[in-house]
Amino acid sequence: MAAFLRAAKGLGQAARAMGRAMSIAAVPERKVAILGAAGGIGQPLALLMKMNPACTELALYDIANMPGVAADVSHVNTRAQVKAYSGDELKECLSGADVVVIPAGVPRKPGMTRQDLFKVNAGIVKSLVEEIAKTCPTACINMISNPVNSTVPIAAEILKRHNVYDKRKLMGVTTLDVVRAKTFYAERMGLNIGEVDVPVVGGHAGITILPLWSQATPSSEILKDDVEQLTKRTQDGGTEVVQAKAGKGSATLSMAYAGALFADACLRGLNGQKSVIECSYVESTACPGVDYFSTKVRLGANGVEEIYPIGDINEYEKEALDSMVPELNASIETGVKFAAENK
Ligand SMILES: NC(=O)C1=CN([C@@H]2O[C@H](COP(=O)(O)OP(=O)(O)OC[C@H]3O[C@@H](n4cnc5c(N)ncnc54)[C@H](O)[C@@H]3O)[C@@H](O)[C@H]2O)C=CC1
Ligand SMILES: O=C([O-])CC(=O)C(=O)O
Repeated sequence: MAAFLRAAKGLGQAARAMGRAMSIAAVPERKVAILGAAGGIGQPLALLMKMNPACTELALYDIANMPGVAADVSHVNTRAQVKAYSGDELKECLSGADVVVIPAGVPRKPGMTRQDLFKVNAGIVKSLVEEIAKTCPTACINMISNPVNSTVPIAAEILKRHNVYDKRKLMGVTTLDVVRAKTFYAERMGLNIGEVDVPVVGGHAGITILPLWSQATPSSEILKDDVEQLTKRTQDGGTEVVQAKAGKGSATLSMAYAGALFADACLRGLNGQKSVIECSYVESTACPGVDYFSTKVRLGANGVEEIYPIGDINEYEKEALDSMVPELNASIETGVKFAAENK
């Protein structure tokens, strides 16, 4: 992110800084589509992607308020060409997309769980992925819409039905959990936040979010109380924001940051950069008995090129892992069942 924010000061400037031999044409053309782009997440995410020099075409789709937001973002003097799409223009928006980011759908209000969003968001995700399957089946899909634990399996079932499912291209965005874990860990331990890494495994809801403090770097002695407190705060990070916003939605700015980080990682992988590693919720065998699971993955020219195992974990983490499995499986099953019953 820091790299692309710096570079976003102007591609011309960046190209000059890299020497005259390096021309803008050396950056491959990449189209990013954002579905739900006029929403709380969609707007700042659109701005961040407009600032990313790896994005050359930014296609913004929403069912409401799209022209104004797109006109606004389009005035930012960076390379990406911005186009607005609404209503029946989804196909045009998706045509030729390399990365499709989906933050379309309703957010939580206080007292709701992410699973309570299923009824509305499952149908929205289904209709959007149906069009992706027809129009840009090889694009990397970054699923943000909640409940991610179910919307990713829904998307997979729809893509399978269209015979275009490639498990390397479908990714649930769990980056915000990692962003939060890093922030809370650095704060608590007094570490330099820029140097901190904390893998977060599992899914993206409550106890299915499992930060692995035993693998955090730089390593630090964490007292038992801290482990429980930091784990709970990371698991409840979304709820903390929902309560603070008191009925006005859920995390949007930190999510846009996290979504931009993950989309940027996908673009860097597609563009051939080596060792692009992020956590993501994907079809996986990392946790036996669970079909979709988030661990660190390596992103490359074909999307998810490698899924890393959970790795060594301590007793506390093993117990937490065991206790998340039934909830994660129930959410996956709900998504698969919805797709089967809604053809
Ligand atoms: N994966 C994660 O870590 C996170 C996920 N979320 C989820 O992201 C989703 C969006 O959140 P916000 O942006 O805050 O909500 P929002 O309500 O502010 O924006 C959603 C946007 O989606 C649009 N939309 C609805 N149906 C659509 C359709 N069929 N096609 C295109 N656009 C459509 C709406 O018009 C609206 O502009 C929610 O489901 C929320 O729970 C939120 C934060 C973190
Ligand atoms: O909590 C929510 O509803 C939104 C979300 O997924 C998060 O902030 O992690």
